[in-house]
Amino acid sequence: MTDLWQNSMDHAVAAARRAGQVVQQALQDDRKVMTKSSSVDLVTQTDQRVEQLIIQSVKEKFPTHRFIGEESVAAGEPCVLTDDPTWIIDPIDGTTNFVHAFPFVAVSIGFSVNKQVEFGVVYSCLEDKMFTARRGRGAFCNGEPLQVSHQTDIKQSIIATEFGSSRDPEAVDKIFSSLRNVLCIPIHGVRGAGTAAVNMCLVASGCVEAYYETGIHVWDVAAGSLIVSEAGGVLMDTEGGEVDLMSRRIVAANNRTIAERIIREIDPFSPTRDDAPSKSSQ
Ligand SMILES: O=P(O)(O)O[C@H]1[C@H](O)[C@@H](O)[C@H](O)[C@H](O)[C@@H]1O
Ligand SMILES: [Mg+2]
Ligand SMILES: [Mg+2]
Repeated sequence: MTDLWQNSMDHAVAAARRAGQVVQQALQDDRKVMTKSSSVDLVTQTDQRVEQLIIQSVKEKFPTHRFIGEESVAAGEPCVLTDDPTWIIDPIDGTTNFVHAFPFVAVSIGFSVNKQVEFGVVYSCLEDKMFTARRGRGAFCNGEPLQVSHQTDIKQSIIATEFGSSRDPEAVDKIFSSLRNVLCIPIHGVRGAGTAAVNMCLVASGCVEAYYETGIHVWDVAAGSLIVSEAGGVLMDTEGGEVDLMSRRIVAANNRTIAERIIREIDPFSPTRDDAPSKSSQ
């Protein structure tokens, strides 16, 4: 059977690697920090430059494909997922880490057709780990197959999460009450790499049993979601049921038992959807 999207995936891997080199180089220089929706929602010229590098290279090779890119959306481009082949790009996942040289920074590229993610590429560039997944064909790190943890006992688990970039006191209260509930199950520990994409790759690698967060965007999780499911994991909404990548809520776990146990402890809330018609950048 011919593999329709293999050329695109090969291009994504090469583009992510080149982008990672630019990010690594930029860490040697002064990083001018700008802000987007709030004083803690950071962006740098490297985020913008890397996104343009990826988009331009794809346009040259696949002129009919569409894009949802974090920095393009911040600049006013629409965030709409159609049935067309669409590249969903987070040029630097972990910009706050990048600004502080905290060593977990990823380039994340998801590719969707008919609103289904066909492949995902996450390049954790400071670790030089290239995570890839192709729908139905497994997940890999630097070519080695990935498998989620087999743990079914939440009390023997490590859970990853993040505080996100909202400082709205009501949202922060929900985040803390969920975290308190999860921690006091009790679980072995809570971790967070500072990037949704890397957290999801940690689930896929079997290092943590689950990752959950509210407030993420489609570009944070499109690639990672396929990497988790192809490594044998599950994706759910924070209130249970199917995940919706535009809803800004996700639970990615090694199995349903762990996912559902965490969901019982999450105090849910609903930030403005990524595809809301009149949404300004959040
Ligand atoms: O803005 P970037 O692309 O660095 O991504 C986000 C992270 O991926 C979140 O998990 C995280 O919680 C933050 O919200 C962060 O903004
Ligand atoms: Mg991100
Ligand atoms: Mg980003």
